Amino acid sequence: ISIDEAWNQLLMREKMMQLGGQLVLTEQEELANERLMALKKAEVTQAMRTQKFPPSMHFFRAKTLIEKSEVFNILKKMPKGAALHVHDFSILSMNWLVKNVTYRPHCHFCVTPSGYLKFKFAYPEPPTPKPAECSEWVLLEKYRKELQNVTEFDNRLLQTFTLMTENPEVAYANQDAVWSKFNSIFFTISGLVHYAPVFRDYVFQALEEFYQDNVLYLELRAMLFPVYELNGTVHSQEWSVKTYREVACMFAEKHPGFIGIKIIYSDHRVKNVSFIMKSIQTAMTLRTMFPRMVAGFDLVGHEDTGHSLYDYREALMIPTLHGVKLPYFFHAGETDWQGTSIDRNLLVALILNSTRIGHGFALTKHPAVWADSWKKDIPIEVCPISNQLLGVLCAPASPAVFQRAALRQTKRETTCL
Ligand SMILES: O=c1[nH]cnc2c1ncn2[C@@H]1O[C@H](CO)[C@@H](O)[C@H]1O
Repeated sequence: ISIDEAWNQLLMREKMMQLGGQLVLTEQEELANERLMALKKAEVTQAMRTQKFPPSMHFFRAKTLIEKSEVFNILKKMPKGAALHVHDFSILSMNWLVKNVTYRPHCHFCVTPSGYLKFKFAYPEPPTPKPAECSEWVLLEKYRKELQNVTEFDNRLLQTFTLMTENPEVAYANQDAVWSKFNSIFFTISGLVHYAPVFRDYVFQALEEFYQDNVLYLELRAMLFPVYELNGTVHSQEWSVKTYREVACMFAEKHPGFIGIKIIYSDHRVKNVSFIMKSIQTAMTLRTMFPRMVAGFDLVGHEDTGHSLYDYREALMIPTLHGVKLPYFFHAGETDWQGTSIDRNLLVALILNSTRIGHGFALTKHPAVWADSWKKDIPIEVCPISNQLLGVLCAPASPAVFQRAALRQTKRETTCL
């Protein structure tokens, strides 16, 4: 055959292999596609001229460009279905915490010896812990009244609540640095989010923000930390699951098309095996009590510095030994290291039939795991922006991500928001 024919054949084969390549569009869809592609081509041409292509930039620099993009604004309105990789404390805009939550009455803060902020709502007694673990508690309402520039204070609060910074490469020189700030955010906002009245509103507001992006179903990795009342009473984990359910039901009544939420009960991978054994028991109990709400179990936190799934094998085998079904949704392979025990988390995730795999960044280094997870139809929750911000990869548009996306063309694919 001629070069031209061979060229066309190869091109056609690759087009068929693209995501959606084998989809047959209706006439109207074809029209919509033409419009969208024209906009996309214009944006790519512009990027070639300016040499500013958002997918290959750091997300903090790309964000404003993305928000201006016409393609993005169309994508925002399109139906997304589900958000299947989201974490309990980071599901809404932090600005809402600053402008709404920290302005509620009886909000106190203190500063820990390492300089982290801690919040607690309390009345009539002042909050615990006592000053040994933190500075004296300060009533935020009173503190704001004495400030000259409240806006500046609120802006600083917002900075404390997010990773956003002008020079991420300088602020976060390595993965440990960014994880340290990341964890400090969860520590700081924990006392805000887990105050019972806020907790309800927080979940509702999060669903609202997702709904605005046309996300109709969520599965949340949730650690189910104790939710507290103003007088210091603390609620159980069952209470939290019930509250998630109640809020989701209330939300569904007011929002046509909304499908609901499920919880993936999660514990932290810094804990030792005996603790994880207890969490597995808790997960089994919760799933029995709330079969439609609790989807399964996962381990969260910085994979590289935590225990490997192999370390936890004894705990993770408990459900099978008891003949109980506990689906796993493991974060696995969220690492750029190769050949470490952590990089091998993917092997355990596969062997234990993880329902999905979170991140799976290291999959390119494990062709056998890749092939078998394909055969077992295990979807990968691909999280390019998270991977960039947490330092696993430099730019989402790097070849590794394209390669992963291309090779999984026909597979059910989930993306992280
Ligand atoms: O991308 C991630 N990988 C692993 N753990 C994460 C990620 N994002 C958040 N968390 C973890 O989830 C908990 C809150 O539910 C936090 O402990 C945080 O470390």
